[in-house]
Amino acid sequence: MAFPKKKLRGLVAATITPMTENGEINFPVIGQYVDYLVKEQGVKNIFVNGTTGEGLSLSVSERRQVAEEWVNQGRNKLDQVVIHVGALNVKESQELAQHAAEIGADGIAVIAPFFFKSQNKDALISFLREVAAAAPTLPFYYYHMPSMTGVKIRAEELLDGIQDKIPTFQGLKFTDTDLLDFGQCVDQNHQRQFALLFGVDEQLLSALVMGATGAVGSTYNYLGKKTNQMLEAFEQKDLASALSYQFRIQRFINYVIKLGFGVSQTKAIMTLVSGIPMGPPRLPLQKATQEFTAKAEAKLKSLDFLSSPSVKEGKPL
Ligand SMILES: CC(=O)N[C@H](C=O)[C@@H](O)[C@H](O)[C@H](O)CO
Ligand SMILES: CC(=O)C(=O)O
Repeated sequence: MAFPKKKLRGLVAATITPMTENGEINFPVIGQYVDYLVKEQGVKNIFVNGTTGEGLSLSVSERRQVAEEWVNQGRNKLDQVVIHVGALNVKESQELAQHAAEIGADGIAVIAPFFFKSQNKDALISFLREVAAAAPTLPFYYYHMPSMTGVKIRAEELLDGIQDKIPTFQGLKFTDTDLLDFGQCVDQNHQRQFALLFGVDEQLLSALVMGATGAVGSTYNYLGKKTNQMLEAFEQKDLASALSYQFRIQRFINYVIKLGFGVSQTKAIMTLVSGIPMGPPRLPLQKATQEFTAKAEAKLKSLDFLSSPSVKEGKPL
């Protein structure tokens, strides 16, 4: 297959894995979730089984089923479905990579192993290469998230010469606030068709200025439309409007971060905004409190971010 395939650009929602109150995966709502993203949020790319999707809290068998359901439900509706296949051991990761190729996903992403950690670039590249080789037809993305993995190898350094080792390498999901590192990923790879996707939603505008080609994040599940307006303003070179969108988004994220914000809270917010039940998180995470949800709802309302029909109808949450 010729690389690059169609370039991944724009917003990519890091999907939540919906669960029932008993903690099992709620497969039947995934079709509805796809429609919600496309129709209500204008988001047509997804990143499955990542941080937000609790990919590392699911069994391999569950990860396969979740990936398959998103690919099936997204067919002819979504542009690209990228599956996160990172794991602590290369064999599971390879199994998931191969499976992603078999079901017709559009790409795979891999996070750095975070128990035994690669001490240098070569060791990390070797791991990534073994996984990428299990899906030689799929674009490969490195998922850079030093805050969670503790692997501090700079992305700029990792990208240097990476296509010689991993011919399917297509880009990066960069979840870090180091704009020097991100900027240098852009600056040193102009002639390559990499997708350089930023992963800190509250700082996306700065990354756009730096040359990000897209963004992967949890908030695009429910603030996709607002963020798309920011992207549009940026494209039109209307920086004042873009900044005003970014500030509104920041006011919300800043508020929930102060309350305590993670996957459980993202699930609660998405349930509230979309009306689709996302359920509780997997252990060891705690459920979001009712107090959190009420406060987040009030904040969303005050920022005019809430127009979900399910909320208007007053459905129980
Ligand atoms: C740590 C984390 O989960 N980061 C997400 C993506 O990588 C982001 O989408 C954040 O959830 C978002 O930027 C809010 O802080
Ligand atoms: C936020 C993100 O990109 C993830 O959930 O993996």
